[in-house]
Amino acid sequence: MSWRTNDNIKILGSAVSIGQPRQGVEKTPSVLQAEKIENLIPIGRVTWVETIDQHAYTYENPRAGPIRNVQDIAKYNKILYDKILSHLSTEDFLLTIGGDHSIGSATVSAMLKATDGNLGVIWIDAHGDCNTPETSPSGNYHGMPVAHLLGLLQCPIEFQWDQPILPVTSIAMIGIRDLDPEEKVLMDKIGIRYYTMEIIHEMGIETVITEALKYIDPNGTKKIHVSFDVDGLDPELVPGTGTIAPNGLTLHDYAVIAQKVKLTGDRFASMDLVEINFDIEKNVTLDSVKEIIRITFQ
Ligand SMILES: NC(=[NH2+])NCCC[C@H](N)C(=O)O
Repeated sequence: MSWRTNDNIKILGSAVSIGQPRQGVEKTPSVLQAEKIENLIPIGRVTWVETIDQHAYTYENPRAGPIRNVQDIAKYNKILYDKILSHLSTEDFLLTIGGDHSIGSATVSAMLKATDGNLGVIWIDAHGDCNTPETSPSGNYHGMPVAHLLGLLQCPIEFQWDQPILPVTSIAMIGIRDLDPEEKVLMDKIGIRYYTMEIIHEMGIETVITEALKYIDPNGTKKIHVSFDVDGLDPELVPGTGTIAPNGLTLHDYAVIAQKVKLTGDRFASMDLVEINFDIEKNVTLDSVKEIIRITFQ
């Protein structure tokens, strides 16, 4: 299916790395802008809206509180949330290029706000990102945005604005294969829908994405947001990422996912592309990222 032609695609750079320990991921928006990735999208109406920089690289080491860097992440995410709401209009498709996955709570909550809660989320990832400070061995917020979206996190007041809560039945996760033990207990307890690589091999990716879309959007009326952490793909395709987990999705798997998501037409509203770190590896990773862009928008 070809990309709908009457839309504006807005690309927002989210140059942030303080949700995790590896620097480099904050440089990705400027690298991809220099690579002119918009030329891979075969229609004219693509704009890089702006890139939002983090205040400074301030990774809190050792861990001083339940969530590392929580004050700075809270400030950053509030800015991102507000910017998304100010830039977005109904005919726009929003592509947010990270940055680490800490931005996922800001992008999804902004989209929830913009759609009055009428949003379903496909979260492609090797990880559950569903830790709370109590279950997280690392204290890194990039492992927590889903728990935050679901309302499971006790956050300081600065990290509580009027973010809408995402109902647990509005999200399905694909590619999962690296859960922390307590995180898994929590995910199973709340009944969040996740498809592990093992299940994907059993059911086939086409059945998985068809079922996932039906689950998050039973009546086919919601806007769809895809939050794509590139570590969901196999590390042979994306060696340039900070938290590697072997045996991941192929680009063909992603093509099947994208094809089904694109069948929702203009209900496919937004996407995050996160955790790309060219300081770790550039050539292979850049090729895969370009392929992700082609698959998504052609
Ligand atoms: N978005 C990511 N890459 N998340 C990785 C999370 C890794 C680990 N589960 C943690 O909480 O620290």
